[in-house]
Amino acid sequence: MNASTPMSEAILQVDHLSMKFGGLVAIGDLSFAARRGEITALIGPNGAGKTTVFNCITGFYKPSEGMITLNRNDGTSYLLERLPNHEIPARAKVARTFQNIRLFSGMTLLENLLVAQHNKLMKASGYTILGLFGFSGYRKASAESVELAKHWLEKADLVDRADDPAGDLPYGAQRRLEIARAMCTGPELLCLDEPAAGLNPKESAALNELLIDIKKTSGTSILLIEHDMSVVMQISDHVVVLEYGRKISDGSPQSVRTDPRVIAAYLGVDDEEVEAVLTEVGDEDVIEQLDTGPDAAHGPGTSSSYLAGPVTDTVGHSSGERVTVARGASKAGQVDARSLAAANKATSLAAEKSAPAAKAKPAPKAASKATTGTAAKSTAPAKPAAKAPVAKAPAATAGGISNRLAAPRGGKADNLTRIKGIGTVNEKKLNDHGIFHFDQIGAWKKADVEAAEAYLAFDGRIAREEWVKQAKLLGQGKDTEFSRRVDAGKVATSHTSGKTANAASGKTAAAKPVAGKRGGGK
Ligand SMILES: Nc1ncnc2c1ncn2[C@@H]1O[C@H](COP(=O)(O)OP(=O)(O)OP(=O)(O)O)[C@@H](O)[C@H]1O
Repeated sequence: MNASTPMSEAILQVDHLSMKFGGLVAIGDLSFAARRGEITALIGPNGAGKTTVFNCITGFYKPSEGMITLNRNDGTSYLLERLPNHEIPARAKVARTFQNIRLFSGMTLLENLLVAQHNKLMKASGYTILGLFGFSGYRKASAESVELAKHWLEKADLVDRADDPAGDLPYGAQRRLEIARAMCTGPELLCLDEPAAGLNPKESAALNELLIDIKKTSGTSILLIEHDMSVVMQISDHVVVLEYGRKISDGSPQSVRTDPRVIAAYLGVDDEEVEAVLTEVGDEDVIEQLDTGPDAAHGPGTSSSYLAGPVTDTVGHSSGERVTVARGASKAGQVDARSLAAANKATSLAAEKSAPAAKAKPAPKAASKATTGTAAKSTAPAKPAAKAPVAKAPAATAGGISNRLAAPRGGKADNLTRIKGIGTVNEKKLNDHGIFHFDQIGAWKKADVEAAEAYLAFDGRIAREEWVKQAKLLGQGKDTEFSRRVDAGKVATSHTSGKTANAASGKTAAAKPVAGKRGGGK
């Protein structure tokens, strides 16, 4: 049990949860708490394990290991992993919605909300026909159900459409109806799986309003999976971040959004996404930090994620089995590794100087302050001290790329952001080091890839994202699915975004086929 959150405060306590599918560890030793009366967001890149956590909480999956405790408002507690899944809503008072909308589209809105109260009505009927028609208890329960349905239709701003078929509603309204339906079951914990997916900004704002209203007026706590950062940042009290099924950060929205592990892992899925999200949250400091590498003061020790243990390239289980993910796949792990390298370097520099060295810090706080219990501290880094040693080191090795050019051929560089994985920041870095054309990247050998990765501080990423393969195709004048999106102006942070003309895309129609053999990409 997580000692930092007293039982009474936590409506949900997840302890050492693991879920394996064959050899795949979807969740590895995950612990976190959702506090009563709060909105807790569970975020992370695709495949991080968020929905699997929901499926364990709501009984769809029985976890391989771990404990999930639901502490009801009346003081009773349930171990959800032990309850049959149909008892979880009724006894533990947990309701959920799904990524895909699951309404009865032919039924009216009101009917959808009444169906949700079916159990209560059947109980009031005494499970007999006679009961349905004769018992005053049933009539009372039935009237109450209609009242409750109306109440939630009003809250969801849908009461005017109570008699319309649910399938006729616009998408955003259907999402709110699902939430209203879940609320009609009287949950104490409401689990929402990507409620903002596919919503336009107006619908998203209406959703935010509904969720804040639920939090303030109903006594229901909310656990939310969400990719829409504007929703997460605006309404969450607490954010838990997963990467490869491991917790990498846990704290306030503010602390999590400035945690380099999160930036690297979640926001940093692709450069273009990093920039888009950081621009969205308007944090120029963080953008700058991303360009120069992580800040040692933001290391894992200053985040409560450290409580979960470091993210490694393997996930261990009590059976002794360890499942390996691709080396360097954990971007949060890369941040840790770089922080550690920076710490070591700082330590050895300090030792070399051997002077009293008032300025040489022995090691970043990360190494010693492991259990702060809150990531909020990481929002006030000692920037100047932290940045210097961290990111600059790899830059020197960019010279190892064999086919650099002094200038783009014909004075015009290709649009390298048409390669998935290269955003404008990295395109500039590549240009700065003499890489301007697809065929240059397409001809990279293993050593070139390694040199480029060292320079860009991308451990294994170039191979994983198959830059060489993509570059070869693009160099031959062919398209990739991603380059088509760039050309259509659909990739927010490509410098062609918003333009639709191929002319703006830097396509090299006349590019010669690449002569070299396959490069370093695996
Ligand atoms: N029933 C299953 N059988 C096998 N593998 C599964 C199953 N459910 C999930 N997984 C795997 O577990 C990992 C975590 O998946 P999960 O759906 O929980 O991630 P997620 O964070 O919710 O992703 P997304 O944001 O894309 O919905 C993935 O690698 C997924 O392929």
